[in-house]
Amino acid sequence: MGARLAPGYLLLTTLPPECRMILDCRDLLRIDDNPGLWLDNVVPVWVMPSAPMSPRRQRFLLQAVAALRAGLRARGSDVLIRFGDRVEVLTALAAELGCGVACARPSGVDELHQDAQIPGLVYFDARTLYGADDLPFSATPEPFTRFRKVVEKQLRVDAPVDAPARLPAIPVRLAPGELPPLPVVAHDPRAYRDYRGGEDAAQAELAKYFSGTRPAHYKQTRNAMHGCEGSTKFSPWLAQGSLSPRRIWHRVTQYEQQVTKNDSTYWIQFELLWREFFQWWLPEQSPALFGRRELAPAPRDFARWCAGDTGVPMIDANMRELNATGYMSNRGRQNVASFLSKDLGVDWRLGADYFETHLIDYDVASNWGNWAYVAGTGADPRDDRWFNVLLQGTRYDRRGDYVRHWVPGLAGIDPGCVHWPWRDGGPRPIIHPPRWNSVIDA
Ligand SMILES: Cc1cc2nc3c(=O)[nH]c(=O)nc-3n(C[C@H](O)[C@H](O)[C@H](O)COP(=O)(O)OP(=O)(O)OC[C@H]3O[C@@H](n4cnc5c(N)ncnc54)[C@H](O)[C@@H]3O)c2cc1C
Repeated sequence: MGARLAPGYLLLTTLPPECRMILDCRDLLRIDDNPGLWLDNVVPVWVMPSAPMSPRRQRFLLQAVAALRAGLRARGSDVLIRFGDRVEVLTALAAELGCGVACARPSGVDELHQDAQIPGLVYFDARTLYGADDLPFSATPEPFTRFRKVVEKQLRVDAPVDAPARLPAIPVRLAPGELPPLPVVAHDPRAYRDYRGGEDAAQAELAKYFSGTRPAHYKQTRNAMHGCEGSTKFSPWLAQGSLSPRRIWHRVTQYEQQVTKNDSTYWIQFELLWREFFQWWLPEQSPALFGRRELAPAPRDFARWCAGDTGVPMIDANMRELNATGYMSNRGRQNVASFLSKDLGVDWRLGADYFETHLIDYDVASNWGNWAYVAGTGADPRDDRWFNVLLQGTRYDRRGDYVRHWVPGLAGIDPGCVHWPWRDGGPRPIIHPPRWNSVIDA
């Protein structure tokens, strides 16, 4: 405000413009650690995505937008809800308000292409631990271990930025827009827990996790499939951007300073680095990764894999959990992905696509990067990675509690055969690789 005014006069040019920046809230549904909200006179906007998603995933997402709206309204702002083609919506709004568009840097190729069509769009980094300008390389080092060693040695994770206490009001002539009704989703009694989308739920989750002893045992428990206490279960909120990876990182460090520091607390940050790796790696690799081939029509085996009807308990239990809850453990994901691509020989992209529709923690980089990795076309230094799903069952579900929970037909099967029930009169699986025999006969 440079001009000196006589009392009672208002010089219009000294008033701030009604909007300096539109903040596109795609995949950034939070107020905490959101640098976009610190921009001058920001107008937050959320455009409903058009990608196919299960009602459960959509419900989880809409809950987060509703929570964001409540949080912004409590601070004097709002989020405009819009429908239609994202590029057209944002371009038209920017032209109407005469301002630019900012959003958190995405890691998906489609998103980057889309953004390139929005005039003047600028990025900031809020979905990753590091900022693009801080990375000490121009191409992401491969494999993951090389990446990890470089960033652990050369970079620090910035402290998260606090939530602003007040925000400027949205120009009154802009209609806020209403959210669609939440899809009704039946609660499956087998689900280990319910997930509610949004920042308030995410913060409650964070506080609960670090108030107990789970972080100190993470490394020993993280591979559990049965129950929901093994790993952090932060991924659903991380994926929708209602929880900041930098916030988690610093919460781990605080736990290390105040409670205990051990290989488990290190391993939580180690896993966040896996996420980080894929966020930077995927956009560089995508054209080659997705290939030029058209997807072949899905074979019948694929439908049985989706339904959890392969006759292999380790696969069926995990797929049924995914279908009933929108979540599956990392151990489960590795096994079902290996089984589909390596045992059934189905194009891995069909599986990745199925996950995209159903996972409530769907994240473009983590999903497509991990699928490519397990299928053997990604950033894996080994070219012979194959999961013996029977062996994995005996290792990570020794007593069969997990498979019995999701596959009721196993109740009467001899406990020694719970991972290969066909040896105890159960139906034969859709495939039987010879290498399984060494596990069954061991
Ligand atoms: C085929 C396949 C598909 C996957 N698809 C997704 C996906 O769409 N979205 C997603 O968030 N994760 C995905 N993952 C990674 C991993 O399975 C999940 O992040 C993890 O199971 C989430 O549970 P959690 O939060 O309890 O993880 P924790 O074990 O508690 O880990 C803490 C955090 O570290 C990150 N992380 C852990 N493992 C990985 C990994 N392998 N790759 C990337 N980040 C990781 C996640 O952000 C996670 O929330 C996939 C893995 C595979 C094998």
